[in-house]
Amino acid sequence: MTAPATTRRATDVTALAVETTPLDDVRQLIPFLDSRHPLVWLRKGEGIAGIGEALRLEFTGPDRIREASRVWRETAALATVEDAVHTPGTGLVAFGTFAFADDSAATSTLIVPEIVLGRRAGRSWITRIRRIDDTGDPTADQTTSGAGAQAPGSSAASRRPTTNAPLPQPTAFGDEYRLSLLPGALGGEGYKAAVASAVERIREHGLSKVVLARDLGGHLPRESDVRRALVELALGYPECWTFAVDGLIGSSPETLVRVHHGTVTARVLAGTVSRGRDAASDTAAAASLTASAKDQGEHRFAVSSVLDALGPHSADLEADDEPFTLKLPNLWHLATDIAGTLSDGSSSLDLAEALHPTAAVAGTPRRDALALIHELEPFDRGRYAGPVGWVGGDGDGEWAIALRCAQLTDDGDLTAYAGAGIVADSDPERELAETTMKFRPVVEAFG
Ligand SMILES: C=C(O[C@@H]1C=C(C(=O)O)C=C[C@H]1O)C(=O)O
Repeated sequence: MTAPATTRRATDVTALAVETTPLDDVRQLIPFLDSRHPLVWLRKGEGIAGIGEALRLEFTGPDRIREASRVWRETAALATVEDAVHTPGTGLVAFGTFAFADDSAATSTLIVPEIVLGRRAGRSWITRIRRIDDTGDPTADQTTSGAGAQAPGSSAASRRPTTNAPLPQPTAFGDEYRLSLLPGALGGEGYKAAVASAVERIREHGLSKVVLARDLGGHLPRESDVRRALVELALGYPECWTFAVDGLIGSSPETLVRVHHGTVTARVLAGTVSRGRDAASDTAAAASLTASAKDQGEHRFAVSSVLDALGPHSADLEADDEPFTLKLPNLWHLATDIAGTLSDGSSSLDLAEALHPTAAVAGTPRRDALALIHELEPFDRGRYAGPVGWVGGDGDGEWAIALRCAQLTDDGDLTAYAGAGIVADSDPERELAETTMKFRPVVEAFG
């Protein structure tokens, strides 16, 4: 595949009118979502839910994140925002998902919903967002998506959205369903062979680490309510970022980057072991992970790649010397939290661009690892392992690495991906078992 050279985007910037007002406590966001095209970002019961589409921007190619950042800055500069709540996720926001590879056939997209419902630190809110036409009138009945051209320059006074519109209502879930996910383009045996080839390549050619993934596929009947899977993910993995953006659905434990009021944070994961069957074997599993030179090595590559990428944007970046063990329902991970102050006014999208792809999902050195992924994985990763999250009008935002996820198409085809970091002493059978455990959230949510 050759990389598409250009990025598709709106030719003109769309003017948006945005208004956030407080709401009585909205305890459950998922029931408000579209059953087939949900837009959501949640952790520990807090987050944002999107309804409708006021604006969709699409990008492809090597500059997809950079272009998204640029167009988003222009869009935000032109928007008229009234925000009575002022907390992360209020005012203008776009949900986003980006393809992993420069030459992916998958589009990367920023979606501004018509309505955002949010909940954070005991406060709830609603944001209404409308496109403004070139006469300056908020187009109250305009619900179209697509990056259509809108002329800038309308007057701020005439851009006010309508505040007394009815509140969105939750809807009952559709029937329960069970979906089997079966091996896709790279089955278990194929995966082990790919891991063995990677190990050989690492030993012979000085490559340090490569992350290899495999895929599972299934079909979700048209009437299936995707919100059921989201509830399973959100309840089963409350410490993870549960997301649904443009059909990409999952629960990721890995924060690529968060920007909030001039601070930048990230959580690096690499190095994994399954949870034990009982308390004693579980404690032993965590201890073996901490003691594993292989996992610690893998982890160091991932931490260095994040420090190197964020270093130019933060003078006081700090990471703990030793990783801690992060407990998930299915796995233990080695984890390192990184924090610093932003020194150059970068947006969360700028930092996602600087970071992607980290060594946690590509490898080290990056270029060689990406070439080997291209050679050994017989599929396009799509948005798996790319940035997924949201960006606000001020550039702040939260982005996870899209892991433990599946992509749902409009036809109902569902493809899930999971990978593992391969180093010189990786064992194919164990890496296969690790990917099976990483599929668990998605397999159980849909199964
Ligand atoms: C690649 C995945 O996970 C990544 C790889 C890990 C590892 O190799 O130990 C751990 C967490 C993630 O950074 C995945 O879940 O698909």
